[in-house]
Amino acid sequence: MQPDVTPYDALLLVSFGGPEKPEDVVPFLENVTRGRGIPRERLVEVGEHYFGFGGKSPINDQNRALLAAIREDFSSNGIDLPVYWGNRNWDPYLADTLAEMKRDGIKRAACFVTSAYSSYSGCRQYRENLAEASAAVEGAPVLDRLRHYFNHPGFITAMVDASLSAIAELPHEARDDAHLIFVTHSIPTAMNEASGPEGSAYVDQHRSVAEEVVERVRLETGHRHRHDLVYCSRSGSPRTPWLEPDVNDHLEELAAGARPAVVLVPIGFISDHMEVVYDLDTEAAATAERLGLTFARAATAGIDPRFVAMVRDLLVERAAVERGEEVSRAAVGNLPACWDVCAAGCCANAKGPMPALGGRD
Ligand SMILES: CC1=C(CCC(=O)O)c2cc3nc(cc4[nH]c(cc5[nH]c(cc1n2)c(C)c5CCC(=O)O)c(CCC(=O)O)c4C)C(CCC(=O)O)=C3C
Ligand SMILES: [Fe+2]
Repeated sequence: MQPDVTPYDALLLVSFGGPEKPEDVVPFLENVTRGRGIPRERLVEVGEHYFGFGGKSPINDQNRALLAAIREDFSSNGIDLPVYWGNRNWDPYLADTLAEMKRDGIKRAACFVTSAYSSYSGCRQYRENLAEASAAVEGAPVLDRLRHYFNHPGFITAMVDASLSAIAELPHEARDDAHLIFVTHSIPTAMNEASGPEGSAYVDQHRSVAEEVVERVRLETGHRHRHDLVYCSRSGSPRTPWLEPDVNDHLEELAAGARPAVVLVPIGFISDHMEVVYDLDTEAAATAERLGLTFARAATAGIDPRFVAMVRDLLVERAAVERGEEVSRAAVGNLPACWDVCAAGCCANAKGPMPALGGRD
């Protein structure tokens, strides 16, 4: 039986965007940091990360691969729905994509955002971007943001298998005592305190994922690995507190103590973004090397077929909700499945309210 996706006539992949060539780097960084109070030195430093990779972020090719995989998955599962792509910070920009969707006669689209967790950056800011782009395109399709999916089995099982594969890359004798170091993007502590409807959703959701992955790895290997949640890519003013510890500081601490082998599990990123290829594979890998720690990095979800099928599941689930049907929402771990529509004040903007789609305010 073909899944019913009524009332949707399209899926929109909503992402961050990244530069494609060296000339794009500075304008891209200006887009990202407009009004965000990032010190100049930090921008120069991050610019160097991009230049070090030829001025090209991996993120756009990752999204092109995800688009192709979603189209393939839809067509092999009898879903005949066009899939579009629009970004917050780089071409294809959301407003251009909405204009294209309108020309194609699209009336109502479900939006899959490439951020699994609740925070201003990963939730409300995208909802503001969608509102702004819709306002700029008269007759733009109606847009529904699909729920956050950090605890969807399609994401968790991909991260469990990635962790098992990374553990298996370690020398045999180092595996059992290896630490699983779950890594995500640092955010200001104040942003975490405003995350989700009641605050701290960002940290709570990551802890839940880490715990669930550790437990599922134990069921496979028989070892409950020691683990920690750490952060990368801190930015902002040094005087503003951000979530800690930094991954490099954490490696220093482990090197001064038990010196376990370490497996970095980048649960905060759904594909190999710049933060993964630079902050983890370049910088943290160099730290581990300098400290003499045995090191492996688990893959991101990317286009793992279970992760791609999750996108379809979220679409089919939300379509049923919009038709007024009862649904069962897949979720694993200690937190329930996320809400479809954000509560008023969810992931508040520190600068004050702005129009945002998909919420009650
Ligand atoms: C929570 C979170 C996610 C995950 C959720 C999601 O996926 O959305 C994320 C994703 C990403 N962040 C990215 C890049 C950047 N983020 C920056 C700055 C910032 N990120 C923040 C948070 C997050 N960021 C914050 C609080 C800032 C400070 C400024 C502000 O308050 O907004 C800066 C400016 C320089 C710097 O400050 O480091 C850059 C260049 C890229 C593209 C990577 C690529 O090219 O592959 C991606 C996917
Ligand atoms: Fe970021």
